[in-house]
Amino acid sequence: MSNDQSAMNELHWLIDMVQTIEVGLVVLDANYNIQLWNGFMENHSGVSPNSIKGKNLFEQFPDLPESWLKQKMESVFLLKNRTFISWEQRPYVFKFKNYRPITGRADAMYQNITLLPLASLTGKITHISIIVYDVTDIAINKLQLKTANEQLEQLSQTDGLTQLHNRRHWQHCMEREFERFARYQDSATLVMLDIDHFKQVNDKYGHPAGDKVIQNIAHILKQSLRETDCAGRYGGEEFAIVLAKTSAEDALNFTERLRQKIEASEIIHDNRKISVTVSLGINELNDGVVNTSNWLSGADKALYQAKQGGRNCSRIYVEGSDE
Ligand SMILES: Nc1nc2c(ncn2[C@@H]2O[C@H](COP(=O)(O)OP(=O)(O)OP(=O)(O)O)[C@@H](O)[C@H]2O)c(=O)[nH]1
Repeated sequence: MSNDQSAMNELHWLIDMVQTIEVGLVVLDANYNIQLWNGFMENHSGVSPNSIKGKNLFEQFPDLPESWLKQKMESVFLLKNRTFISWEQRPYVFKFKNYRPITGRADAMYQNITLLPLASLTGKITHISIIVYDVTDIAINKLQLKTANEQLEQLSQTDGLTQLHNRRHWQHCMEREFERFARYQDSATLVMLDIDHFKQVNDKYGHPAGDKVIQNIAHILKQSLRETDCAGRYGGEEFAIVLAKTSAEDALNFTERLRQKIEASEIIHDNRKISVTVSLGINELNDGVVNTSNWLSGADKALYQAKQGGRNCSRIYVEGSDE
């Protein structure tokens, strides 16, 4: 076989491969007119190479992000460097349907795109190649993993019975609020809430009834909070709340409204009505509060005073009052 024949063979094979490869290949001239459109592009767009050759890419595909894509291509021409567009940056450039059976949940094919400068024989960049990779499987796996991780993170921060923050995550919120106070002197108040004589509820109506009471209080609490407040289940029948940008007096208004709402509510268990009351301790951050345990213990002491004061009431912690 002569050298010419061998070269012709190679070229023929290459053209065959370009047509059948599972990657989209497009060549454009400097005016964005299509010079090459391979089998992958034909299969996914439904447009044949013969019918599209010489036509302007953006006229043929008006849905393309024209100005954004042109900007990318112009910099490829100018800098003579390839550019990569990831599906994470833009899920797709060509809106092709996703036909993959495993990843049937995605409507459109996710794509990674490479824009490649093509030089003529004189070395001048006259054309650009768009290489389209179908990365739907990878993208869907990654997105599913991300969703699963987010759900796991949410679960790890949530109390199962009440769907409030669990103690660990609530403490994290409290620490963040404490740091905000240390840095910006943003006021914040901590509230501890404890159900009164809860042991008697369990003893009289049973543990499942006690659980319902806890859930009912969590429900009322959630409805009473502002976006910036953070409530958690601190222990069995104890709840803790950080009220952001709130003074002790404003917190007292909040706890009294909450207390009255809880007192007025009732749950039905085994055809029996159950209602409970709660006691609340309040402690506002001030310069005398040196750390979060200090902050917490002040609220705990106020809660103890509320219990001592006859329960079903709120008390504000006053420094020195426990000495
Ligand atoms: N049903 C139910 N009970 C719980 C849960 N966690 C803790 N408890 C119960 O809550 C009760 C708390 O009782 P105590 O700490 O003695 O206090 P109390 O009866 O609420 O009385 P005061 O706080 O003094 O008003 C105990 O009987 C615990 O078993 C829970 O998740 N579900």
